Amino acid sequence: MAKAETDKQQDTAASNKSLRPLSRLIPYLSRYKGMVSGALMALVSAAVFTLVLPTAVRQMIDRGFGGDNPEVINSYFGLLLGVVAALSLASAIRYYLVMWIGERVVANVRSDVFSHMTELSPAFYDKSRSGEILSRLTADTTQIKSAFGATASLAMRNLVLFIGAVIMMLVTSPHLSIIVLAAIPLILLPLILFGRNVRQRSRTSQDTLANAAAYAGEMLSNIRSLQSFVHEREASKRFASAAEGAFQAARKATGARAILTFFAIFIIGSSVVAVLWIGSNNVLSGTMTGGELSQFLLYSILAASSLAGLSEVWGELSLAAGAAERLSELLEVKPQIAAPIAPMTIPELRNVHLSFQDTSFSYETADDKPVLHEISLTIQGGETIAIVGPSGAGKSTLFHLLMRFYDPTTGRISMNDVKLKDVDPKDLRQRIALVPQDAAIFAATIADNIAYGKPGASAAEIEAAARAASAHDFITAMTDGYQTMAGERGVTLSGGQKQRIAIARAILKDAPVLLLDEATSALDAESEHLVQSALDQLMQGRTTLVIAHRLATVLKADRIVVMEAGRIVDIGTHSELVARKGLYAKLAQLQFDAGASTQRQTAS
Ligand SMILES: Nc1ncnc2c1ncn2[C@@H]1O[C@H](COP(=O)(O)OP(=O)(O)OP(=O)(O)O)[C@@H](O)[C@H]1O
Repeated sequence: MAKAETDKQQDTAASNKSLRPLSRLIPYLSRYKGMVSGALMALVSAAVFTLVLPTAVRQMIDRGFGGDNPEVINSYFGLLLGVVAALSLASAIRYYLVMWIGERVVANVRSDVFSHMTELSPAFYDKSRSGEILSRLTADTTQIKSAFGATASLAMRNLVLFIGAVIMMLVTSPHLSIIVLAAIPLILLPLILFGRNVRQRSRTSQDTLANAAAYAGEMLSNIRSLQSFVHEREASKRFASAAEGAFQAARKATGARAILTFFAIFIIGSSVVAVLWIGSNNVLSGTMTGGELSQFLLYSILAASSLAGLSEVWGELSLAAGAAERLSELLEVKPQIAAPIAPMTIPELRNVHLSFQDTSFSYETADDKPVLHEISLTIQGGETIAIVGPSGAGKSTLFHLLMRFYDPTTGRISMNDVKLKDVDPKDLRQRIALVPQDAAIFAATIADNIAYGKPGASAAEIEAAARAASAHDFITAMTDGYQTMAGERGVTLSGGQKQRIAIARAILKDAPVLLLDEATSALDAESEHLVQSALDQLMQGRTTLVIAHRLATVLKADRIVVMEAGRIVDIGTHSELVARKGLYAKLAQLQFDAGASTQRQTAS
């Protein structure tokens, strides 16, 4: 399925030929029919008023300058002023409505793309760079905004003006019109050829930019590692070369547009010169009045400038089509883990039992190398299972499969005898509380960080959870207590404090299954004790799987599962496993020695 996703993305990228990707945005426009028709009306009225002006000029020259009546000139100027006022009003309304639509559409596109991104499975993020996705969310949507705002309105205005001006030219002087109209294919040809070229180049430029943004994001979020290895200069150099790449790509796109502009203006200008030339001869020979020639000339200038405007706008729209295409690619990626059409519900039991049956799994990114081999394990309701094993044995992967971040390649996993594949992943995840090794702390107040476990939790519930997680004291010791800002631009929490916040979150979530990834980092004795008592509290009455690093946890577990290289190599209690003198005995000796001696000291 994932492969199909990738192929689809490549196909879309290859069909780099038209403005078609912009049609993806039509549903967004159709939500605002009133505004769109208002904008169209303003647009057409402005064009009509513009087209009236040359007729007024003709009348003024032929009648007013004919000298019969100065009153006529006055009334024409009055009329002209009225037309100008109406034109200005229609243009202002058009500007407001069109910009409103642009901003509105982009705000909706942004929210939709973001909410789609939150639904995609971790497998997608294993293969993507978050910086690149962020760039799509910001740079590409901005591109679309300018297309839908100013550019689309210009395009429509120019189109309506062009058609109107051509009709009026034909009415004014059919034979002069033919000269001008003959030039149109000459203008359109380079327009179409270069438009395509500009579009491809602009896509390259945006891609390069997204790469540079991804690199910058990665470096800045790891600023401590970067500085500790004194990599500032290398990082700057690499970013500069990425930025240079983006500049070069943009330069090429701009170059193609500049050539396009040259051709458009040159051909249009030449045909205007030809019209002037032939028209002057016609006036001299008396087949045309001066007013008619002026009127025709104004129309042909209008037609020409709107066509030139169209060519510019075409370039802009091509840029936006590139952006829309990249966003559609993102929107077309289907979450690999989705709810089945008719999801089953897991029986609402406090006592949840879990089972793995012949479960094998491999990550897509790791050359399909199996990470778990035929795991079979049944966990009783309320049981505490400690999972131990060397690094890379597949312990965290077991958690990933239980949370259904990934589906097993073969075999099955079930909760209360319902296969995980048959339930809505959101429903499943509601039944599980995960306390990760390195809990995420968000840029929000401590209270909000805890309430992440149960959105809308009351202050009393938050405090009760914090107390149970032995976090209340350190929180109240902070200047603003529960209202202290944490995360970016806030206080930095220690490893032990973060863990207790994560435990408080899990307590609030109050899920029947608990997945606990114990921190390896040595906590000082006091916070270790606090974290441990918080965990004891949390584990009560829940089905618990702990990736165990502490002897205390292992000793408390009902059973210990020993994993090595993706397989379960042994299951038993501490004393059974030590007596078997297998991998566990070795691990216990190496890993828990320090802990064990502390325990012995405490005991004696
Ligand atoms: N997202 C991923 N994409 C590809 N391979 C992965 C991914 N996550 C883990 N792996 C690989 O899967 C194997 C098992 O990893 P896992 O994290 O489950 O091990 P672990 O027993 O939890 O290790 P540790 O104790 O070091 O956390 C490793 O070889 C690892 O490189």
